[in-house]
Amino acid sequence: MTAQHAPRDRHAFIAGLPKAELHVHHVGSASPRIVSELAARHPDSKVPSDPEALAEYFTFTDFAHFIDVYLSVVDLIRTPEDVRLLTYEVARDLARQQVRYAELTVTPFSSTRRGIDERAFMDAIEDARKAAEAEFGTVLRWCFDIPGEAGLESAEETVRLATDDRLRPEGLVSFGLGGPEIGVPRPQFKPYFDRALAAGLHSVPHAGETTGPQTVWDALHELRAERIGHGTSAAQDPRLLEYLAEHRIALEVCPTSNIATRAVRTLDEHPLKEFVRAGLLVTINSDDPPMFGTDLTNEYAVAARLLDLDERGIAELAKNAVHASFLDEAGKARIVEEIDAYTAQWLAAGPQVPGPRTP
Ligand SMILES: O=C(O)c1cccc(C(=O)CC[C@H]2O[C@@H](n3cnc4c(=O)[nH]cnc43)[C@H](O)[C@@H]2O)c1
Ligand SMILES: [Zn+2]
Repeated sequence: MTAQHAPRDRHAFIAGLPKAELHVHHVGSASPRIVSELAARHPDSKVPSDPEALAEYFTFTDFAHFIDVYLSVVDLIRTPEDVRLLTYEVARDLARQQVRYAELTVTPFSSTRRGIDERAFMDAIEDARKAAEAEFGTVLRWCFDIPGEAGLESAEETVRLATDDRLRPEGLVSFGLGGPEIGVPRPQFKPYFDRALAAGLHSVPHAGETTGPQTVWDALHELRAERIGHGTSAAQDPRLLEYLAEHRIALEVCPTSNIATRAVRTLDEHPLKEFVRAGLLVTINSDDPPMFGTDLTNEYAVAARLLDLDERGIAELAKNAVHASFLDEAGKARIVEEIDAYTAQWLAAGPQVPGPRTP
């Protein structure tokens, strides 16, 4: 598949394309405006409120540095109203990019341990989810993730919040594992994933982002992963690639994130093309977009360049995310239809139509 239009047209095509986002973090999606507002509200924080200083603050030396900075932003979210505002604004940013459906990774442990009441936390995210769906038409679902480096206490708390019928939010669909991988072996989280899966949640741990393919194998065998967050190092193991392709385990690829955290040296060295060549179900995602100076539209543009895709190829990539999502079949069919109609109209009429919906 070769690109027919100039990159600018391709960008416009992607901007208006209906999309699904499967790997994006709640706090990591806080826009510079929200971060600045919260930083100004809490001057004891080391997070700068000036946008230029903030851009500099969001330049990372390595993955550990990224997590330090990430946690300093987590520290700014102190009340249920902060949680609601953040969630609603994240949904608005997604809707502006024509994201019809997103699974947002939320780390409730980080908020409850900082003193936010658990009931109020759940109400805040659910309230924002419902408002976003009604006002923007963007459907949000939650993935609750264990911040692995915080230890088994965080795993216990996360699975409790995810499976207690009095607390578990209606929008919760999956259970994840995030944070650093080095020194945080995946198998220790098996009992917590077993409980989450028994309660009907899907398994979507991060694996192979900063460690080798064995971490991906562990996620598959011990945590019964149905999709893998990143999975970058799977490219080093041909048997693993075969397994992922055969079992249709989707990878949630986040190219710019991998460069920003220095997990991969350059975009041209990113294994995305090898994944596609190996027949994997590849999805494109933004991870922590403002922190990495990106958004989902840009991630698709990066992927289109790396894979040399035309509009039809880009639309196929967008459909991969819908197929790999935990949306019901009718919901999937609706978005796929929208993608097909948009693409057909674009190809028939050229880049001037249709106009994207902007909230
Ligand atoms: O909240 C705490 O107090 C706490 C204490 C110790 C460790 C942690 C974490 O490790 C939090 C990590 C946090 O990072 C999120 N995240 C965002 N982007 C990524 C990514 O690309 N790869 C892995 N994790 C990521 C994740 O959701 C964790 O919650 C917290
Ligand atoms: Zn992530």
